[in-house]
Order: sequence, then C-alpha cells, then structure tokens
Amino acid sequence: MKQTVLIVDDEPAIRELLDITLSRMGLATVSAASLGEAESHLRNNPPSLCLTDMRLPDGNGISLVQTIAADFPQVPVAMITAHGSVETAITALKAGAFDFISKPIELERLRSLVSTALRMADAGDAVDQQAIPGRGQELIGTSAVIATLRQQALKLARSQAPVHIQGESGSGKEVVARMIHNHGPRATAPFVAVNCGAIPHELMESELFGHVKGSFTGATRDKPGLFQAAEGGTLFLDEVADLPLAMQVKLLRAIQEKAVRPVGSGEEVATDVRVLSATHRNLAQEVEAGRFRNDLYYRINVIDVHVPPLRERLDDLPALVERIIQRIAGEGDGRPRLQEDAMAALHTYTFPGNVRELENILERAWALSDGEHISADDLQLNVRTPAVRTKAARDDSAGIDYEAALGDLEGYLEDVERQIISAALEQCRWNKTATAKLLGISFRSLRYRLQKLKLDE
Ligand SMILES: Nc1ncnc2c1ncn2[C@@H]1O[C@H](COP(=O)(O)OP(=O)(O)OP(=O)(O)O)[C@@H](O)[C@H]1O
Repeated sequence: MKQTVLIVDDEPAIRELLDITLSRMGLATVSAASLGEAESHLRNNPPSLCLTDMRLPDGNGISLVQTIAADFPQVPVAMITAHGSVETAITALKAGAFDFISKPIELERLRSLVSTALRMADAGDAVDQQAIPGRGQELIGTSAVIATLRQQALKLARSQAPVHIQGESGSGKEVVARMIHNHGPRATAPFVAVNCGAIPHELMESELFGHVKGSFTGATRDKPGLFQAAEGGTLFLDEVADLPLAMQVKLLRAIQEKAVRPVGSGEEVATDVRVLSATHRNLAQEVEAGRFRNDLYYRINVIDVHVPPLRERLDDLPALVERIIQRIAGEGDGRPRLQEDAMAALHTYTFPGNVRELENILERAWALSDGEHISADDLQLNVRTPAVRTKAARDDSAGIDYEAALGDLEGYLEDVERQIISAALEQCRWNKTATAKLLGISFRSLRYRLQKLKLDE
C-alpha cells in the first residue's frame, strides 16, 4: 500500500506543488487547508508523514506540531517556514517537528526530507522503538539520570534537529551522539566525529569543507571535507567552542544553507548532514564572553542535552566496571574480579576524567593485578585530588627558589611548568583532554606546551 503524506497549507499553489512532487515519488497525498481539517485527517487516518505550513486560517502550525508530538508520536511532522525565518524553524524543532523546509521550496531538499522521514516512519511502524530489549544499551549505567538520558537519546534519534551535548570531558558525550545517530534514519550512513580543538586553525576550513586542487601549496588534488564525508549521516562537532570566530561564521552558513563551499572553489556543494555538537564548557557563558557567536549558538543548541559527571551518578559504577573489564579482558575465562575494597574505593573517588578515567584506571589495575582479582591497591587511587594538590602547591609557594631563577627565568619557569603538567598528566592517567580541563587550559594550549617542554614523546 502507498504511504500517505498529509499536506497542511492554505495556499492552493503550494499544496499542488507538494502533491505533484510527492506523487512522483510514488506517495499518496491528502490535503488540509486548516488546522481543523488536518486534525480530523489525523484522527481518521494517521498518515506516514505530515508537512505543515506555519500560518493557517484557524491557528498556527506549531500547535499542530504539538498535537502530533503528543497524540501521534509515530507521525513525523515537518514545518514549512517563510524564507529566512530561523526563529520559526527553531521553535518548530523544539516543539517536536523532526525537520523544516523553507520557502521557496527546493524540490531536491523536499525529496531528501521526505525520504528521511519515511525511513523513520518505517522503522517506527515495524515495532515500538523504545520497547525493543537492549536498545540504547551502548550507554551503560543503571542510575535514573542515565535511564532518562537513554530515553532522551532514542527520542532525539527520530528528529533531525541539531542537538548540543554538554558535559565534562570523558563523561560520554560522544557515546550519546553515536546513540542518537545509530537509532535514527541516518544509521546506515556515516557518523563522522571531529574534535574541533585538535585541528590547526589554518587547516580547519579545508578539513571541514574540503578543497580543490591548487587552492593552496600542497593541495595536489581535490579533497572532500568532513561535511561531505558525513553525507546522508551525522557530523559530530566535539569541543565546538574551540572553533575560532571566523570558522563559526562559515559553519553557521553551512548549517543554514545546507551547502558548503570547498576552499578555492567558486561553487557550493549541497549537503545533507545532521549536525550534533558537544563541549565541556558552558556555551551560553562563551556567548556572553564574546567567544562564541550568538546566532550559531541558537542554531546548534536547538535542543540541549546534559551528560552528568560520573561522580554524580556513582550508582553506574558496577555496570560500567563490568562492561569495561569485559572489554579489556576479553570474553575468556580469565576475567578478573573487582574485590569489595576496590569497589568501595571507587565509590569515594571524584573522577575528574569521568568514564574515560575509569577505563584507564581499570586497564592499569588489570595490568598490575594477579590476573584474577583487582584490589584497591591495584587501582592506585591514592594520587592527591586537585583540591589537595592546589593547597599543597600554595604551601610550597613560600619555597620558590629565587636564586635558581636568576639568569634564567624562562628556564626556571619552564621547570615549574613541566612539574605541574607532569603531575596533572599523571593524575589524569595521561588523558590529555582531562589534563587540559584540570589545568583550565585549552586542549590546543596543552598540546603546544607538551611540545615545547618535550613531554609529548
Ligand atoms: N555511559 C557509558 N557507557 C559506556 N561507555 C561509556 C559511557 N560513558 C563514557 N563511556 C566510555 O568512556 C570513554 C569516553 O567517552 P566519550 O568519548 O563519549 O566522552 P566525551 O564526553 O565525548 O569526552 P571528550 O569531551 O573528552 O571528548 C569512551 O571510551 C566511551 O566509550
């Protein structure tokens, strides 16, 4: 049987355009010119997809989106917005629309939106998405917050809205992003993750948008960027707050226009990519401080998700420990067990590096253990916590060696810097992202210092 699309618009010309395009795609259509008519169609014969205009004679499209989200959650709904009205698009996405399309309607974009929506409806029709046992189990944890986060991610998987994920380093932001991708209609297309803080500024534009042969020294052939690599799928911009302002403008344009211009090319290339982003910072504060563009903030932060730090959900420890040990020790019989004192010790630890740190602690403990049991000693948690370290450092300040600094202040300061960075690295089990956070510097700055101090070998 043909899938049906409900078209809600009071302009006959738009209804006709949509009807012709969708019929050519082999779909059946029904039209409604008002909210009332749309609601009665929905109740009598729920469609596979609904496309609605914003302004209708008896109300606005947002209320239709809300009704569908509440009463017909299996029906994806997309909003048709006036040209350039980003505000409406964002309101619609927040209200539960899975996507939007602006007027004048580009047929290519309409077709891609409809195909994505129908893939989603297919998956939803077959079974109740959230009832499948094991769904979302890649996000390990038994705490209430993780259960809520899992539900939220499964729900967001059914939308095309940009999602911003905030959380401390190593807390699982990328795991959440992958889950949103894996459970949505883009699951069979690529998931491309990029750490915005790790790309040198001068290469950033070409990395993201690609370049054409001869556009700069070394560009010996055309190279597609990460947007193109993620075509049809998801681009995950990790540490998005580290993007320089000039790149933020270009990213905003790419998201808004759904097109990118490779470096050195005169032409834009259309892209169909869902953008997810993350940062360990508070993005609103970055906007206030003038380091992040307000317009980009609204565009990527349509829906925000917070991943709490591990120390606020220690209930997750047993499940995480089990999964991590299973991974590092393999499936065989030789899997070590965590002794009670070790589990108790983990419950008192603050995990500045979150789940990634837990993985590193367990990997090291496994190597140190007798292979059968992991004891509290094997965990080596007795490294001082940041609070203690700061205080100790303060006490030591009385002991600054003035004499040693004479004649070589730079060398002396480098020694101090080397000691502090080495201690922080050790505390974070050599995780550079966590170390940078602990020291309150950017990942780039840490990398620069490691090179300068020859600590990166
Ligand atoms: N809830 C979880 N279940 C299973 N594994 C997890 C979970 N949270 C984090 N991890 C694991 O911890 C490590 C760090 O997670 P992830 O990369 O998602 O963190 P992040 O917040 O994106 O970190 P960063 O900000 O440093 O990029 C990964 O190996 C990931 O698989």
